[in-house]
Amino acid sequence: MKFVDEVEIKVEAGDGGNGASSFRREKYVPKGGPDGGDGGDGGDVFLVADEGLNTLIDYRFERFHKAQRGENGMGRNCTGSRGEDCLLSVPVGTRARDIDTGEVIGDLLKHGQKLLVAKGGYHGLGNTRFKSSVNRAPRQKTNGTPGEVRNLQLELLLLADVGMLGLPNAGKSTFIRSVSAAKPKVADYPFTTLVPNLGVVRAGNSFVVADIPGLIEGAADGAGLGIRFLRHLERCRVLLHLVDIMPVDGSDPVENAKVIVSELEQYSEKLAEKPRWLVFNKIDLLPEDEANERCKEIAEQLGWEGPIYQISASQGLNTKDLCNDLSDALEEMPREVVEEQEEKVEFQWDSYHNDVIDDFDDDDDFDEDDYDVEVIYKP
Ligand SMILES: Nc1nc2c(ncn2[C@@H]2O[C@H](COP(=O)(O)OP(=O)(O)OP(=O)(O)O)[C@@H](O)[C@H]2O)c(=O)[nH]1
Ligand SMILES: [Mg+2]
Repeated sequence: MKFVDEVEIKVEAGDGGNGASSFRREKYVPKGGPDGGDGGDGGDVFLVADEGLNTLIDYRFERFHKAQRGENGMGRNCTGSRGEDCLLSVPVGTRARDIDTGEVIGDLLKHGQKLLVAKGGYHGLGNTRFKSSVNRAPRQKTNGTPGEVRNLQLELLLLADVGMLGLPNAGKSTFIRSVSAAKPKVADYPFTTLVPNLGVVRAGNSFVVADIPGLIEGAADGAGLGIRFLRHLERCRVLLHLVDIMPVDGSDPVENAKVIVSELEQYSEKLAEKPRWLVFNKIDLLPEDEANERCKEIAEQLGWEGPIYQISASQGLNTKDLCNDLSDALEEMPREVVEEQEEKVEFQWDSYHNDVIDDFDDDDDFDEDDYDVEVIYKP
């Protein structure tokens, strides 16, 4: 199973500038010769890999990109200047394909790598070039050639930047619904989410959030849906630990939070040491002062010293601020570069996919419509 971000864009390189047809006009020089300069070449369109980018979402909003045209040549043998190139930043890992021919133009695998996707037109020649012993006053010149136009498909294998952690019903899916176009199912019973969902969040620098099924006490030993979903969070750079401040079952949020941390630690030390932010959810259920007080108390009892957020996922309270802070924080956090792990992660999605199919073969909940419209789900 692969989660792929796909966009289609149109790129247009600049046309070449035309050559000029012109003659020297000077006092006392009755028949000045030709002096029309050449045009400039059109600008090229390049894709440039940028490790600071996580998704292709911005290209959904701007689909047409054009490089500058070359300037026309001018009299006095002045050559037109070259058109400026158009540089399109894309995340590392992006693959570019020509939609019309199906050809893969290339993969951008390293930060700073540049890939030419549309070549600018060539410059036209000025009439100076056509001067010969036979024709001393040529009028002909040529026009620049058109820049290349291409319809491109950009494709990126999405890796989650932010992972959601929490008990069932904490509001993880509600959160991802409210901050992205992903539409996982939300319901007031545990284990609503059976398969991980990814959502692309557009806040500052866009990023990817993974919503996974809830964990319960004993998950490490197989209780509930187990902890195998945690493997999807291994490449995340931040974990959001969502804590319901008013659980309907009357359970204690402090104990609930401890359960998650303990399951996390049992799964892997590495995951437990990742930056984790404590996010109190459902603050809309209490008057503001009481909600503040309650969150403070829970954090104190947990001895929590890391970042704290108080949100209402369903009402969209403070979720924007949280996303902006995540976007800023991610910019400062380098992605783990473990090249040979690429394969392994793909395999992990695959193996999970098989597990899910085995487990929930005839399950109505397994609905394609539950997937994010933006994230294309490919077998
Ligand atoms: N009042 C209130 N209810 C919320 C809020 N966020 C989620 N809920 C409700 O809590 C219930 C569970 O929400 P989900 O988003 O399905 O929870 P989940 O963490 O994804 O649960 P699982 O998929 O079962 O692990 C639903 O009835 C939501 O409507 C909130 O901010 N305020
Ligand atoms: Mg859910």
